[in-house]
Amino acid sequence: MSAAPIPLTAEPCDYRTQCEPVRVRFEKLKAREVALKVENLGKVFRNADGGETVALRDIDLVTHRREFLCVVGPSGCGKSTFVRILAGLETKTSGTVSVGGVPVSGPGADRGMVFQGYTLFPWLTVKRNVAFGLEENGESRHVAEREALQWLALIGLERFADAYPHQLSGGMKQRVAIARALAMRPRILLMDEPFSALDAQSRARMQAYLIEIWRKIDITIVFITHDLDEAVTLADRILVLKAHPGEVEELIEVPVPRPRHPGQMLTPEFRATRARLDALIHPAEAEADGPADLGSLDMVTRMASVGDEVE
Ligand SMILES: Nc1ncnc2c1ncn2[C@@H]1O[C@H](COP(=O)(O)OP(=O)(O)OP(=O)(O)O)[C@@H](O)[C@H]1O
Repeated sequence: MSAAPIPLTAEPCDYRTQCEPVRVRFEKLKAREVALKVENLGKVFRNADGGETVALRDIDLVTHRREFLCVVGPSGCGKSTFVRILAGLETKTSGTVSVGGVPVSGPGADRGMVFQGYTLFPWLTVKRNVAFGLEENGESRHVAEREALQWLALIGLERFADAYPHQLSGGMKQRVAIARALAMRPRILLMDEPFSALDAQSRARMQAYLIEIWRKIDITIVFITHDLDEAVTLADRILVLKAHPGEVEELIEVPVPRPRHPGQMLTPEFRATRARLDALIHPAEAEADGPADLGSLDMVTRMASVGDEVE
């Protein structure tokens, strides 16, 4: 893919300024049907000492079909609790969550989940791992394996269909985990820091793979990450949470055009968005170092480690 020229400008840029193609993309995105609706969501944990932790308070959010939403925030702001409630793995204390208009009351096939840790069955081949859920859902072994092979082709791992998880790299295991989740044809893919155990190079490759997959299929993605560059690279919008209690700080529309490529990390709109995230999440550091300096330091590290195949 040919990368657009990198405008090296020192001009200040407001992260809320959108060029025409980006503005039009958001207009279309918001006109699409609602995939996920969260209203007044709250979660209070009762602690062993009798006290309470308000993990989430009054979270309101609407995401649209085929939107890529990233969720960021300081440690303890409730990111994992939020995604676990969306998955139906955690109960909520108040509010409502609905997917495609249907209230969420537990785990369901309309939501797929990919976690940070490698969750493949080690005793099953790659193909059997992907086919597993389909067979559990009543498909014959033949049909399940045929579908599994199609998903493996989508993620470029059909050659490894008969390999076992221990024969794969960390990035490949996560690609299989994504294929396994997608095989169940969810409306929403929930991803809780799926790439954080990977080295920088594998992580950049995985980001590119994920964008490629997302472009090919009709899926809404909610992606939790600690990595602010990752959020700007992937997201249409970024939900920024603040901690104690976990509340919405800001919902940012990423002004970086698509298709995305690593060269965009040097563009004013990328840097302005990154600087805004730094200011919201690490206010003390951003003030001391200056947002632009922080951004460029990170960029140099990233640009040195991404491969040619990255979008
Ligand atoms: N099972 C639990 N019992 C009591 N408190 C909990 C429980 N799970 C989470 N918490 C608390 O709820 C708050 C939010 O936790 P959560 O793990 O969702 O945050 P997070 O943003 O994902 O954190 P991190 O970025 O460190 O992974 C924290 O204060 C945490 O200590």
